[in-house]
Amino acid sequence: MASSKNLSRFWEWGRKIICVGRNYADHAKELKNVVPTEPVLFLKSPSAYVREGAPVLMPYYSNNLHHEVELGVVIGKGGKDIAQASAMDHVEGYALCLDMTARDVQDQCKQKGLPWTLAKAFDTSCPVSDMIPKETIKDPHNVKIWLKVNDILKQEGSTSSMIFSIPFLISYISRVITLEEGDLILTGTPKGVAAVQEDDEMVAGIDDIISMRFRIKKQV
Ligand SMILES: CC(=O)CC(=O)C(=O)O
Ligand SMILES: [Mg+2]
Repeated sequence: MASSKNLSRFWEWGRKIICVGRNYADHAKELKNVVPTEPVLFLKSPSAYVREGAPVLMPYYSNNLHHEVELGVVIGKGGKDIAQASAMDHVEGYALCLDMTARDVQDQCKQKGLPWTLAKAFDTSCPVSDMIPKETIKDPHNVKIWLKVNDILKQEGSTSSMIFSIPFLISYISRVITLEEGDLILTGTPKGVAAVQEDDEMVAGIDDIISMRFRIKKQV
């Protein structure tokens, strides 16, 4: 590790949350989006982080909040123009993440050609687990990520289905945005995204390595 600070609490660093969209063909298709030939990137604010024990808030301006379960990659060593061959040296660990999305707002933004900030970057839009040490996940391209709402399985997909691999994404992103230690990359969601309602309980996991639960509440 490159730092004396404790990256195991990466969410306290206030660093960038860089999200990759449409990285699973099955999810791109379920939303009738074109399967991309280059990564689709967007950002979340560090105030999007929320931890188990606190609620995920439905923004006051949305009536269609969706869950998206994703594998997160925690950057341990920053860099610019990182080569794919050395990209994994920049990874400190992984995290289970949700990319909570105000889908109705995102649809309106798409129609108007506006950015997705209101749909994707609001406070509590990024529930995260503890950091999973890099050594615990031997092959990040072969784990199952899953999510249940009120005990009903909604999403289950293997990271082997990602269109763009983690080394490719780190290299691609670092050509555009300098990566810093404590940054988090969300690698996209598989199919099965759906709406949640007030008081629903979401439980998500990576295989049987880690799980986390969050309750939905309305923003007041
Ligand atoms: C259409 C989306 O919201 C893209 C996204 O976030 C994804 O994970 O895919
Ligand atoms: Mg997403």
